[in-house]
Amino acid sequence: MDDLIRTLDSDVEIESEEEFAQSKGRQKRKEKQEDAGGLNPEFVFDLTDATYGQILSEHASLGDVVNSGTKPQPISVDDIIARRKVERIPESRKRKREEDSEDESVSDDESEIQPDGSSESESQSPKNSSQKDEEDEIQSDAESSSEEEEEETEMDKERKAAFFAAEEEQMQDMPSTFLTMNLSRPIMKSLTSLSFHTPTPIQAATIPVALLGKDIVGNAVTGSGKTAAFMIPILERLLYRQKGKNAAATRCLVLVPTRELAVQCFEVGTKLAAHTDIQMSLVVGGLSLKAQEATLRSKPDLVIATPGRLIDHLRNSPTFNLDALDVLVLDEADRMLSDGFADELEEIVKSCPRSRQTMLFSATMTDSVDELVKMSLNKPVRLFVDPKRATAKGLVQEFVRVKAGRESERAAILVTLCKRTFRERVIIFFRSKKLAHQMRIMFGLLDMRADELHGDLTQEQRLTSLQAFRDGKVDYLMATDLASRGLDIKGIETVINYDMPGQLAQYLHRVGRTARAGKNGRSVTLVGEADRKMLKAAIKHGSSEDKVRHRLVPAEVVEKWSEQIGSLQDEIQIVLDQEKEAKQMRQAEMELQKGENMLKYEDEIFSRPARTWFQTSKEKEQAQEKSRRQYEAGLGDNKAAKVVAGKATIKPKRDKFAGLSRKAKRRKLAQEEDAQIKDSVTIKASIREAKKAQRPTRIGLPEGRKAGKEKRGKAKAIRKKTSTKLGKGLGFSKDAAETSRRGREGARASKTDAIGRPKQRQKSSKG
Ligand SMILES: Nc1ncnc2c1ncn2[C@@H]1O[C@H](COP(=O)(O)OP(=O)(O)OP(=O)(O)O)[C@@H](O)[C@H]1O
Repeated sequence: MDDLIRTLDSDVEIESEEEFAQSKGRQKRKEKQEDAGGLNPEFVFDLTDATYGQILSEHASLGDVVNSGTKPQPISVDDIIARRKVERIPESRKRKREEDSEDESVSDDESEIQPDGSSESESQSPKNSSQKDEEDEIQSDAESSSEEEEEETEMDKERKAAFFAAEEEQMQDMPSTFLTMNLSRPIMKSLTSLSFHTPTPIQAATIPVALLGKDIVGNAVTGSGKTAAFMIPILERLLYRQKGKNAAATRCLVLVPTRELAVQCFEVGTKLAAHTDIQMSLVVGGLSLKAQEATLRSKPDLVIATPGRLIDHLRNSPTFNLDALDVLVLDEADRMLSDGFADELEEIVKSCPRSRQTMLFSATMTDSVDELVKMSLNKPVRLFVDPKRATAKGLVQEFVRVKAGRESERAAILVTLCKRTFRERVIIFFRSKKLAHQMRIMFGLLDMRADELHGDLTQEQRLTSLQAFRDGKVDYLMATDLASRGLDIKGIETVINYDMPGQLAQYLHRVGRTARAGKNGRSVTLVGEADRKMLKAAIKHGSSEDKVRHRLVPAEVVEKWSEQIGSLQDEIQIVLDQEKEAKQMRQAEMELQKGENMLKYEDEIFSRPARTWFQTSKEKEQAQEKSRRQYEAGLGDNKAAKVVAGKATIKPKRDKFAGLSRKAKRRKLAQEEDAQIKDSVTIKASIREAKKAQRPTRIGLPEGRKAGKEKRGKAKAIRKKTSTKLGKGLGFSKDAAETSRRGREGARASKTDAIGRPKQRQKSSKG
């Protein structure tokens, strides 16, 4: 722990553009030489930088895929900022800016890079006592953090032993190459074209077990290739599905918490399945319902979805169901198991057959039995790769202290960091959407190229700004925790936490946007007095190999930026006002258009069947509120969070009949019953009928036998019989027919199945 905290004496602030470029070159060369941590350092995440661009450009009109609903059309804040800069900024302010920027170059000169690697200002002026105090305090945080180990009780251990597969079944003889995993030729071909030469540890551990059809709970640090770890076995198994006219069915489902992550996952799947005939579909909110309904009608083999939209389709798309599901994957599973998604997840799990294989993954995966029972797992294999390490090997974690009473300087500290040191490929996380938006405006006014990513944007805006950041069109992405999980953007060099997140998991995911796939990266977190506990936890969870540092930011530069930011407040407000006005205008135009459409197409609109909703908007709001409280309580992953969340929602419920006379009570009750009956009899019955008619042929059942039995009108009995006889392996016809290990792929694993030991595959089954 001694040298765990290093103050950034030797960590140079970069001065001129030339030096900046030179130092970048040096850093890149150094990165290449460094150990790549088991991954290929030369690897380029080849989603050809067009992940979102493709989605956006594939459709002639964004209206095809982007469902902006009643939200106003995007307003360009950049345009407003540019206008303000050109037209409104008074000359005097412009002059002041010029003076300030001169000052800035002076202060930059002061901290020139010295041959010994330290900056001149730092070497000239010995550290003052307050700086020394700061170092001591953070050092002591690092030391004390190691003392607070959480103990697992004996009872917890016993419960885990009973719940998970036996230890000896977990992670034995992991294959060291993809070749020894006996993957099919089309998958191998895709792996080669993606430059995936060697499996990452989580892939080596997961793929053989997943191919045996076992349930899995997987954990490995951010950026360690978990997506491919579940995607490869899914695709490999799907290659052996029953094919033919009546065999089409959705057999695999991947659930993720955010739309952007779903798009990314879909892209990874598409690349890996490039040489196969596997059909995939992306089902996320914000994209066109109609287009999704159309693709779901063709019963894609694999669906990648966010929960809300999936439920919408389950309820309202008559031909879509999950009756034939064989594999269910929850990516970012700890988030999906959290309170915010609880109801939606329950509804989805209810729609899946119990005999499915279930796989859960996250970099902050819980192995708490209480959390996992919801998923009705069957003796899951626990694959926790290097559980002691919570951050990537190449990550340097830096902390900047925000002293008590100087909270107002956060923005100035951020600008100082970005103007002096972190000039490109930086993602900056904020607690709130408002703050992220205002900072984006401020950066714009300070001539720094920035964009934003949060839930207040339309889906089109979200995808476009992510793409702009990927393409390097902007240097800074102002994001909320919407972007903290899973996003894999090539070359993010720095993650800045404007504020310390409330949960350790959130912190780990945020900083995990850099230092991915064996690369190096840096996180810089502004730590206030209230964040002490979280700082300790963050330090504790970085492994000893990770470098943890304390960054000092020159007070005089912060002060200068503070003044300048203060003088920009009016400008920011004007931009916000103009934006609001423009939005209101757009909204009014849209309302008008909506009214016109209603008049014009009234008959058509009212002839459509009413959609049913899983949650009313009030229930949805409540779920979001619950989630928000849990987040803000900062204790989402422990019991205390539930207490807090629980407290917040436990209000004395007002009886809906309170204050009504008996007669009024009876009338209200009767009205409610009527409404229910109307719903269930008309809508639900027709949906049930339609779904029944479309029910997929039970996979794996020999055609002749099935036809005969169906003729005898015992379809129900057949379903029961086949599901007990062949279990989930039915989805993969060849599996059911073969007696080799290969043949058991897709079948519910038996206790005696060996894990991780690659066995020889029969030649004939290849390909
Ligand atoms: N076998 C491999 N060889 C080289 N690179 C790989 C390999 N597997 C995955 N990668 C790359 O590693 C990067 C991170 O992968 P991925 O996004 O799946 O990580 P993750 O573990 O899911 O991260 P997170 O926890 O943040 O969601 C991607 O750019 C991916 O292309």
